[in-house]
This record gives sequence, C-alpha cells and structure tokens, in this order.
Amino acid sequence: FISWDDYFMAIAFLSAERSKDPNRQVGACLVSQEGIILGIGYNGFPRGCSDDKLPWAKKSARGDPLETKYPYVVHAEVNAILNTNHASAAGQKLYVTMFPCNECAKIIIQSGVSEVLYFVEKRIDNSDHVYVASHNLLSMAGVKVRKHQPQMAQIPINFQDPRV
Ligand SMILES: O=c1ccn([C@H]2C[C@H](O)[C@@H](COP(=O)(O)O)O2)c(=O)[nH]1
Ligand SMILES: [Zn+2]
Repeated sequence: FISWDDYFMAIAFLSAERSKDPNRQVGACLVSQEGIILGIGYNGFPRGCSDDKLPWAKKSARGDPLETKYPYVVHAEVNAILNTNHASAAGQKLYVTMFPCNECAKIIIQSGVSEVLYFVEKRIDNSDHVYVASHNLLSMAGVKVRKHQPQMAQIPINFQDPRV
C-alpha cells in the first residue's frame, strides 16, 4: 500500500494531468490535519474564460504580454485553496507538484496553510527572484516547507477490470 504522503502527492500529479498548459502542468492537493482532502487544483484559466479565446503561449511574437498565458492563468495552488467549498485552509498541508511562486506563497500564508510539500523546484539558481522571494516569505511566515521524497518510483493506475 502507498504512504499517505505518496498518496496525496499522487493526487496532485493526477490533478496536474487536467491542465491544458502545453509547457507545464502543475497540480496541488490541500489536506486537513486529519488527512482529509479539502481541495485539489491545477493551472488553468478562470471559470468561464475559454481556452479557445485565451492564449497558452509563453511568448508573443509582437512582444505583447496579453498574447501570453501569464496574465490569465490561475495557478494550481490558488485553485486548490479556492476549491475547498469554504473549508478553512488554516493549519492544513498543501501538496504541490512544483514549488510555489511568490504570488502563491502570499496566498498560502494568508490562508493559514501550515506546511507545503513540493515535488520539484522550477528555480534553476538564485537569480530567479520569484522563487527566492517565495522561499523567503514562507520561511518568514513560519510555513514548513518540505521536498517530498517518494517511497514508490511510480503508482500505476490500471483501468482494466481486475477480474480479467
Ligand atoms: O506557483 C506556480 C507557478 C506557476 N504555475 C503555472 C502557471 C503556468 O501555467 C505554468 C508556468 O509556465 P512556464 O511555461 O513554466 O512559465 O505553471 C502554477 O500553477 N503555480
Ligand atoms: Zn504561483
């Protein structure tokens, strides 16, 4: 059987699979102190804002930021926190497939999340101020941050009927 941490991180990974971002799929899973899933999310455009009308591009040929995804996309962490159906995020754990950016860090802190477990860091070196700021904020606010060390290398899901 799989450990609780692998289980919740796997749910964040599965949620990431729903993202339509062609460059980076991110998933998040908010879990209560009792081990109950309160919310899951992935990076996507806001409800009612169609993927057919908004761009998924990283860069614009014309240098217009409005032709890129960045001003429009809701980050996975924010969606997981907002998808809680009014349960409080205070004291809870957030499992994320990628270390959160500074904007997500602010929301994580203000919503009272007490621990962030992440799988990978996007930051390549200390020059990426967004992720350095995120580390600084989470540390100053006393939010625990832990890199998840999986106990299983993979968790296959087989949709075949187990009796076959
Ligand atoms: O904290 C974060 C940071 C980023 N994301 C999402 C937002 C975008 O859809 C991608 C990043 O795309 P790049 O092409 O790597 O710039 O990741 C997030 O959900 N949470
Ligand atoms: Zn973010």
